[in-house]
Parts: sequence; structure tokens; C-alpha cells
Amino acid sequence: MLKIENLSLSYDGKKTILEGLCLDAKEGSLHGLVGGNGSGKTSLFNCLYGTVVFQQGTILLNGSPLKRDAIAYLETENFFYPKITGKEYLNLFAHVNPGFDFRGWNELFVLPLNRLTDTYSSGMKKKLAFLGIMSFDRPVMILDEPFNGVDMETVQIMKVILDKLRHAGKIILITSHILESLTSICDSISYLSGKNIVFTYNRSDYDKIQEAVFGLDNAGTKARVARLLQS
Ligand SMILES: Nc1ncnc2c1ncn2[C@@H]1O[C@H](COP(=O)(O)OP(=O)(O)OP(=O)(O)O)[C@@H](O)[C@H]1O
Repeated sequence: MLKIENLSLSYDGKKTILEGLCLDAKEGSLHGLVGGNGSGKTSLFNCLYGTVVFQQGTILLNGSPLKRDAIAYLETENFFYPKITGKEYLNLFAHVNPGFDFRGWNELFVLPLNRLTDTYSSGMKKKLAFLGIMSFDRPVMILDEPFNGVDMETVQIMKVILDKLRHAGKIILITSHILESLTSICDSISYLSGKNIVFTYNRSDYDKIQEAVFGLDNAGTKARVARLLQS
């Protein structure tokens, strides 16, 4: 069980980004995280990964403090040394998991592994980074907007992979701005707003998310847009 309790974060000691945030995720579950730009999703992941120092709270995996080597983290933006080929990049991971069959996996992702990474498109870079972190085979996966820039076919392949990993017992946290990309695979989805999780819905209640996030605002937005278009 991954247990986040009472987590608070401020980068500068003045503006609070997260305040008293709690979240539980059990083995073999896929948990989605949505929220507006700047609501703190990436900050939360960086707290988990230990690259950001939070002021208050605990993050436990099976009762012990979560350590970085228990996490495979796919960041929103993926950077590579430009003069390295995809194959050379993946070879860097070989010492972590020598048995990982990059060639076999790449039959699904169809990356030009002999080309330099600076000739890759953004979607290709995302796929390469995804392959790299998958080889880690760690109990917790945190995936920050993994479907961004990735073609539709690969999104489906990634979803099949994530579903299998969930059934293999991984704890997977995943963010996206496209709600539909999460409802099809997640066991539960939380909405982050105003420094904390405002609600968490399980699969049977996903139809309520749209209304909970946009319901009240939507009529006002439509009227405002109509006024602006007329002016
Ligand atoms: N290193 C940093 N130093 C100071 N402030 C930061 C830092 N990283 C993020 N922030 C601020 O923290 C807040 C939350 O940012 P964060 O990137 O976590 O949001 P997000 O929910 O991931 O946003 P998006 O959906 O746009 O990716 C924002 O106000 C942002 O400006």
C-alpha cells in the first residue's frame, strides 16, 4: 500500500502548493490524477520521487518511507543527450535489468533505435522514455501525462501494458488532461484543486466527474463566450 498522509508543500515558504493532501493506493491498482494547470500534480510526483522537499507529511510504501529506487518515474518532458542513439540510451538501463527484452518491446513501439535521439519527434521521445522506465520493474510507477504527443495506436498499446502491470501488482499513478484517457483504465480518479484532492471517484461513478469539475461553471462559460464573440 502506498500511503500519502497530510502532505504539504511550499517551494518558497510563502505560496502553498499542496496542503494536507492524503492519498492511498494499493498494490495492483491504477489511480488517475486530474487537475488544472498549476494545480500541483507534477509537484506531488516530485515529492514522491524525492526531488522536491516537502515541509509536512509522510509518504509510506508498505509502512516504510517510500524510496526513490522503488519508483519508475515517467516525467512530462523527456530529455536525452542529443548525440546518443535510442539503442545506446536503452543500453544504459541494461545493468538495472539485463533480462529486459528491449528489441522485443520495440516491435510494439517501432522506434528507429539506430537514429540519434535529437532526430526523434516528441512522441518518439515519450515512447523511448516509457520503454526505459518500464525496464526498471519497480513496485511504484508514476506517469506524468504519458499519452501526450503519442499516436492513438501507441496509446492503446500503452494502456494494454499498464493494465498488465496493474494485474502484476504494480501501484500506478497517472496524470492526464484528457479525462477519457483515464476513465478507460483507472480504478479510481482524483481531482486536485486548491492545494488538495477535492474528490476521488471509483469506476462506477466516473459519469459524475465531468459534472463535478465543469458542471457549475459550464453554463457561465458558454454565456461569457457568446458575449465575447458578439462584442
Ligand atoms: N521548481 C519550482 N519552483 C517554484 N514553483 C514551482 C516549481 N515547480 C512548480 N512550481 C509551481 O507549483 C505550482 C504547481 O505546479 P505543477 O507543475 O506541480 O502543476 P501541474 O498540476 O503539474 O500543472 P500542469 O497541469 O500545467 O502540468 C505552480 O504554481 C507552479 O508554478
